Amino acid sequence: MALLIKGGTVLDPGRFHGRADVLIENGLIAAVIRMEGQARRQPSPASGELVVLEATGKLVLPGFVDLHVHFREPGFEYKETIESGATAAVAGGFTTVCCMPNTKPVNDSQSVTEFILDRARAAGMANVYPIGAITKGSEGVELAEIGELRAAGCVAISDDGKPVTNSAVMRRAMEYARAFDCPVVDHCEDTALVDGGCMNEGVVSTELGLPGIPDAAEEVMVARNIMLAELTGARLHLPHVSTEGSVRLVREAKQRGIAVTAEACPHHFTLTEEAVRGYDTHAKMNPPLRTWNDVQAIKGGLKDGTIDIIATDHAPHAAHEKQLEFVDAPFGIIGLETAFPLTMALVEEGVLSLEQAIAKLTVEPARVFGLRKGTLAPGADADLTIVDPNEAWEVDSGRSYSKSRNTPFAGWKVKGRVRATIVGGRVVWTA
Ligand SMILES: NC(=O)N[C@@H](CC(=O)O)C(=O)O
Ligand SMILES: [Zn+2]
Ligand SMILES: [Zn+2]
Repeated sequence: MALLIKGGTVLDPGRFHGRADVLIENGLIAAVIRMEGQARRQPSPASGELVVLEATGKLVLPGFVDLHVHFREPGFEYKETIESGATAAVAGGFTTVCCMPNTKPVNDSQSVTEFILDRARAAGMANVYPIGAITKGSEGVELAEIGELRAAGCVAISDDGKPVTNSAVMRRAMEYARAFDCPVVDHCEDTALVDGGCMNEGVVSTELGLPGIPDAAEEVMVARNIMLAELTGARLHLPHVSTEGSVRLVREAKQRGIAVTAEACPHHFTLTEEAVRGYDTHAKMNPPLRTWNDVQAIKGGLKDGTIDIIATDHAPHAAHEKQLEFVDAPFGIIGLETAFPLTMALVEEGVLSLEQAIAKLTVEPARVFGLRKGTLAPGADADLTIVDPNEAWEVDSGRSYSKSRNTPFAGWKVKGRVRATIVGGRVVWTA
């Protein structure tokens, strides 16, 4: 069977932007047929029927790639399963997601990696690529079998949720990872400096009487990891960058030619610590929401390329967990279904061009982890997202495809709606 996506505006960052039809055959991109004023030849598929998907007035994009999600299976299926997470992903336009290993058991073995891949295949929604643990049980002591994890299908290593506190352990992890050309993702947090903090440390935390987390808790570890990347030559990826100082450190490291990449999450460029007033636990995540100044610095980092990509850090938690006191509630919010419109707000504001914004959701994350995704080049997997960039809608957390509802954006009026998501040539989601 062949699929023709007809009449849309195709934006394949760095390759093509204009009116075109996209022909898909056998799960692959067969051709992007440009409309250059004249009548187009009607594509005739090699064999079988041709299904036409009308996309006039829509943007046809490579499927979004999220390098940072938490699906809670195995172990915490009441928060999210691989199936519910992969469904929320395609509803948000993500055709590929990389899931962090902080499950129970931790993904520090070939068997957990294979389990995740099996579950993802059975769900048949987004492509789900596991991230393996850096240390056994993510306990920060003994290295996991990095080569085995890589061979089983892990696309990176991380102990996300926890930092690798011991610098010598991190150095050895980076040395191993380099041998396998495997990206290393470290959750940058000096736990001694965090010391029970639950929001950004500053005027607001003082006013609310909540223990704070200083910027330095993140920046000390960002700096250490950059130094270790320089020492070892490993590929370092910094997740959920939240402070002005972190952006500055990454910018300097890149200028010096160190192999570092960075990501920002929509909540960190959309909200400030002010969202914590009212003690709403949906504004509690790690790293915490920071100040207006930090938000400006993250936007500046996205604009000048210091921050390579946008990732959600989709971190589902059940309602009964988020209903605890602010200090006791778990860190984390869901993000897959709101990332696209929140990114489009940066375009509306003039921070990013449309092409830059889409690149940070597609070709750039694919490059960071070396995935053969994020492009509409002929022969690529037919993973696409069709959006209406101008459609306004209201976020209704009750209608989320995630099992959890922990979003600070419920009730927000946003612009930019995912209309269809195609994975491997199959239309897996339409609105
Ligand atoms: N971001 C969060 O606030 N929470 C994440 C862990 C993490 O990303 O560090 C989680 O697993 O819940
Ligand atoms: Zn983290
Ligand atoms: Zn995370």
